[in-house]
Amino acid sequence: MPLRLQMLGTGSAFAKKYYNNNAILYAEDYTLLIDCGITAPLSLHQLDKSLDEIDGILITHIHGDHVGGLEEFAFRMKFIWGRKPVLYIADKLVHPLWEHTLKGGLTQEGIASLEDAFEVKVLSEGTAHHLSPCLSVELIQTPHIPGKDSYSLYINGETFYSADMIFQRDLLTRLVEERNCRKILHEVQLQGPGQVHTELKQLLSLPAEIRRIILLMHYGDEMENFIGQTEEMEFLRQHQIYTL
Ligand SMILES: O=c1ccn([C@@H]2O[C@@H]3COP(=O)(O)O[C@H]3[C@H]2O)c(=O)[nH]1
Ligand SMILES: [Zn+2]
Ligand SMILES: [Zn+2]
Repeated sequence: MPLRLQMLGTGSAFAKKYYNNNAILYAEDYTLLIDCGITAPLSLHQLDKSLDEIDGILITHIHGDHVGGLEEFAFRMKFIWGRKPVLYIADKLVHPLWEHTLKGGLTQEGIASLEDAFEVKVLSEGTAHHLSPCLSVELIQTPHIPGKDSYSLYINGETFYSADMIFQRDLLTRLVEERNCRKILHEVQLQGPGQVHTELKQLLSLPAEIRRIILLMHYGDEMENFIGQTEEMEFLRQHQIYTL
């Protein structure tokens, strides 16, 4: 059965209309939350999804629009469901996620580390990890903020899910030409210089055969003004279910 994708939000960090760019990935035997930003708990509530329906959470990097909902997620799982959420995380993000983001809010009797709050599954970069028989994820480190580790995802050996990232033409070309990539879910910055993101005009400079498999996400509130200006690339929409 093909994977399905439902975005909890599709907005950039400062967007107010589209919520944080977080996704639910449905495999036949596994439901994965990709990133859990500030608006993720509200969006799950609006979908009438119980946190217990999420089998695991994977985070791409440490910015509020990608991890800002983890404290609420962990507390609700502990006090309502009596268990820890499964958290997939790159080895290099374990320390900063706890020390720089979650420690202040989650620390109390019985919670003194990331492992006390989550069932932590550390992922190494560059190899496909099977989260279940029907779902594999490879972390690909991609540049975003200097000095800050950030990971894009290669899912089931055919779908690329970009983290927030600076444009990587060679990576996208290699994935399509050498690694059988069939779908690219890509962040986009519609206006202004893309110092830490990928500009629309950079994605437009890709050949049509790559543009054809790109869906756009992590966009600003001005998105409606860009409809019809993205060639073959369509904007992902919040809560719509896509078959990948
Ligand atoms: O050097 C920097 C660092 C950050 N920022 C902004 O802060 C936001 C943080 O979340 P984000 O990664 O989704 O988007 C980022 C940008 O909008 C920036 O413009 N330049
Ligand atoms: Zn972001
Ligand atoms: Zn970011």
